[in-house]
Amino acid sequence: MRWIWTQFLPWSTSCGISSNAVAEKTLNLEAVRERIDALDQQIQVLIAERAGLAQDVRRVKGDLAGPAAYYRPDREAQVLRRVIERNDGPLSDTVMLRLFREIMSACLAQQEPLRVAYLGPEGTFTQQAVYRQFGHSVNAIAQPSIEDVFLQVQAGEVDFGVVPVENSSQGIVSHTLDMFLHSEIKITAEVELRIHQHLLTRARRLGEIERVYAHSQSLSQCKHWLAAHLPEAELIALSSNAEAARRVRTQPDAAAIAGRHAAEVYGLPVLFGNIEDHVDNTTRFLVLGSELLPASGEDKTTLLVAGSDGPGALFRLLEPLARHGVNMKRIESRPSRQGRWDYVFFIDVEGHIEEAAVAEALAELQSEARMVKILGSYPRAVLGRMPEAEGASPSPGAAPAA
Ligand SMILES: O=C(O)C(=O)C[C@]1(C(=O)O)C=C[C@@H](O)C=C1
Repeated sequence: MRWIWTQFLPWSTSCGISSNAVAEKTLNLEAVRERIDALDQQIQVLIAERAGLAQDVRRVKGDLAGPAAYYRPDREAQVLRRVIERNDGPLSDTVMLRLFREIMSACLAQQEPLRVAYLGPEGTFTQQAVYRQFGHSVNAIAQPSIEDVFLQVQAGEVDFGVVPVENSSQGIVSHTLDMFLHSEIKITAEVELRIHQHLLTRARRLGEIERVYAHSQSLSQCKHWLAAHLPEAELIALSSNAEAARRVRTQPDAAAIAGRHAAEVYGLPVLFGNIEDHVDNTTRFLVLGSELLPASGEDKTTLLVAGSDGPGALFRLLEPLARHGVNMKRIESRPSRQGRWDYVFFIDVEGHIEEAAVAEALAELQSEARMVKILGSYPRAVLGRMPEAEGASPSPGAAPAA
């Protein structure tokens, strides 16, 4: 705390603080900075040593099939969980995780830089989810649709894909679930992102805004805020928030609703921050790959199940889960597209298929069901569970943010 004084030197001098005291404060500042320099040097040496070890890992793994074989979300989840366990402040868990996330990302990139397809265009929340999961040392490639992300992964054009799967206030993204019906794609990780919507505009005050562009989901996530603050503005739905931000660059009487990342990508000021109606508005994304991965210790399994027809059919499917103490987290039914009124179920359970209880319940489920597909056994989101995952943002409806 003492060194802060030196920032007010003119004041302290005019208040009669002796020149010795001032010298001591200056000395202290220098001493602290020397200590920081010494630590920075050590940190740099340690990071370089860590990067060297990651190269050793690469040598041990040998010439595997492709870059995807070098990315291990199970191991990364373990590393990040330990970071949280060890953290005693003063930096928050979120900040600490971000730093380690980027160190691992850089270590992995020197093994093989990953190519990750995501639902674009540039500036979407999905792109933000890519960086949340992989850090910034990846090659993130925007795709025009969810289907294109699946196709790129399936064709081996990219190593992984990232698509949204559900939002806490809007429900599931059915298009993503339906894509699993006819593909061999596996889920290799999940990412949770707290969605903060911002009003981006070149206008200096609300009264100058005549139109608001956004994806229809974002318009509805901010419905009450818009009704209260921009009741006269025309609301125009576009294919994405990023497209909305792109348009607003040249329209000073218009605003876009989008994330902070879009504001940075399109160079737009944030007039109001956090304008979403629900404070815990969260979207879950899936990382798509081509393989099932080993357990990380805190995992989730997603199954695609088709049952038989008749009374008690769904009960018979779920009963083995209950009997083996496997916790079901979610069940979603979707048309099977193989007959009228025929349905399949997407089921999320806690645990990994390597765990005995899950494996036994699955074996029984397989004998009961018409079809069981294991879509993935993957680590539960680590970063997304942090409450202030987006960093310091102004509170809903607060004064202009930028
Ligand atoms: O442990 C591994 O398998 C590594 O490749 C090392 C490492 C890391 O930097 O810790 C890097 C990339 C993987 O995704 C997981 C971990």
